[in-house]
Amino acid sequence: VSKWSYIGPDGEKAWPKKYPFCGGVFQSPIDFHKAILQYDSNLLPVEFIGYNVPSTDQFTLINNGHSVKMYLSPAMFIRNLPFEYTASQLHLHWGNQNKSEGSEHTVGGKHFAAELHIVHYNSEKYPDITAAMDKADGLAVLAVLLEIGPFSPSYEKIFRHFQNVKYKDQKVLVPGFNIQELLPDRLDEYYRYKGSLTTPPCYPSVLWTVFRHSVKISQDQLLALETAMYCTQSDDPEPLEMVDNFRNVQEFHERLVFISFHE
Ligand SMILES: NS(=O)(=O)c1c(F)c(F)c(S(=O)(=O)CCO)c(N[C@H]2CCc3ccccc32)c1F
Ligand SMILES: [Zn+2]
Repeated sequence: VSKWSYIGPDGEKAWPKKYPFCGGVFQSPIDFHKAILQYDSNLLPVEFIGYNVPSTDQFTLINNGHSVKMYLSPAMFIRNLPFEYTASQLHLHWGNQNKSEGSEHTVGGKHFAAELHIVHYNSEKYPDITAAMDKADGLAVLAVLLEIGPFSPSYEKIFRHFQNVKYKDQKVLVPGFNIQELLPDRLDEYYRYKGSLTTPPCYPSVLWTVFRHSVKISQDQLLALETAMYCTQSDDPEPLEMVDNFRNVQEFHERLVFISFHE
């Protein structure tokens, strides 16, 4: 049973004991600051194929005790990265109702309110994500930084189901929609670096693409994300709120982050 958490004796400081890669190289997330950024004119806009999923399709949204994750369709993939990567799942990281600073990546030392991750695997080289997840060129994760602003009808297509996945292992079906609606404008402007899964087993197998521009969701939507879910099962006598499910930024020495935009 994957026994790790974001707080207490099984928190991130203890992860390397059971998951050695968590104490290894190329760990994520990181802070994006001027000294490590380098412009790269070869970075192309990310291309999305099959992201506009018809409402006749359904996605499974599940509370896995660490995050709320939504399985995606294998007909969804991205191009203009070193390989073609097929979508696997999306999930979120957030803070708590008193401190809405739950993004994993930070910019100039600043947290955003939350962060969306869309996990893909290298389907050119590997048959499925299980085969890909511990390979150096196995995964590609797209990250969207979320901050407070106007209500987002697109994010609401997921958030409206949170009351049905309050507890660990609960799941609900979400009608298909255009997942590209969850992404910011300017898909040509992003940070790119080689890193890792930000949860155990922390494999250094992720090509990260963090979009430069954030997406806005309302204060109420953020509060719903920060207060709806529990890490524990519905019958657990000691309920644990699912809050602050973000890893702290990792040391980033001798490495560069490539940017597709001029400052
Ligand atoms: N921030 S992140 O993008 O690094 C990241 C997560 F933060 C996260 F929570 C998960 S998970 O599957 O919900 C729980 C831990 O495996 C995954 N899941 C990945 C890791 C292992 C695996 C296997 C199959 C499908 C997805 C994943 C993940 F890639
Ligand atoms: Zn994540």
